[in-house]
Amino acid sequence: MATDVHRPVSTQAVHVEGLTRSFDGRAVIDDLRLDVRPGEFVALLGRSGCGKSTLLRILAGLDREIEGTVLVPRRKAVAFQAPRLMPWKRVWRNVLLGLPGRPGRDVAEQALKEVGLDHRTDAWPKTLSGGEAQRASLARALVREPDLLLLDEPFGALDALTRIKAQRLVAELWQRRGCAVLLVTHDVEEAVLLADRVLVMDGGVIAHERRVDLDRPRDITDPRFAELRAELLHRLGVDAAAEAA
Ligand SMILES: Nc1ncnc2c1ncn2[C@@H]1O[C@H](COP(=O)(O)OP(=O)(O)OP(=O)(O)O)[C@@H](O)[C@H]1O
Repeated sequence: MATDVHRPVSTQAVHVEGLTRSFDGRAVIDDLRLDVRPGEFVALLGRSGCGKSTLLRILAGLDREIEGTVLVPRRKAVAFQAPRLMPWKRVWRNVLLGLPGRPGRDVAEQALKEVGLDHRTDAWPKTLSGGEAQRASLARALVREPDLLLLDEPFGALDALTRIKAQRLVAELWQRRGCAVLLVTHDVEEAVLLADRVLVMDGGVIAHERRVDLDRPRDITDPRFAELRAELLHRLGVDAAAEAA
């Protein structure tokens, strides 16, 4: 059934064509097409249950029960809403988990430094705050030196202030690393704040896409920011005026 192809591509960071994924005979993803350029930051919005996480898992190579073509770089990494740290391993060992070869502690330390968590290198996961655990999870993604970073609601469980800091961190990391990012989020503002391009998934396909041509760092008080936000909310079937009330 599957014509799953995971191999490096030079022209696109992601190339997906004719992708279909069904559960119990129901196509959640239905002949979907998607391209992401190398170094591009793409945000993926869509109603709950529309298939965003399913698509991300397929791109991560975690779900191969598919039809269609999926081309992604070999070097890819994924971070989920739950940081998924092993409680019996110290932070730095969690960062190196599953890495090929025998990378040393210094490799983990370098990544932890990049996310501002090197002071917790030897900590146990249960002693980390939610924001710290999420940064450890990001460090674990970064040590893989990904050409494609897949983020599934990574800030969803954070309080508002920690979330803003985490968003800034991801923007910084993306600019420094130059990797392509695909961010699944429920937050329209977050999408407009971070992405070069925002996609709206509906009916098993990318139903709408919008380029965000605003200078960085983005100013949420810019009227064009509000316009884009309203347009995307409308696409999601939410009335912006009612939502703001
Ligand atoms: N392993 C599975 N078995 C059966 N159905 C599944 C499985 N995984 C996902 N689904 C179904 O596929 C649909 C899409 O799920 P998915 O998690 O991709 O949605 P989502 O857009 O990420 O939702 P949310 O925004 O709520 O996280 C849902 O109806 C879900 O119940």
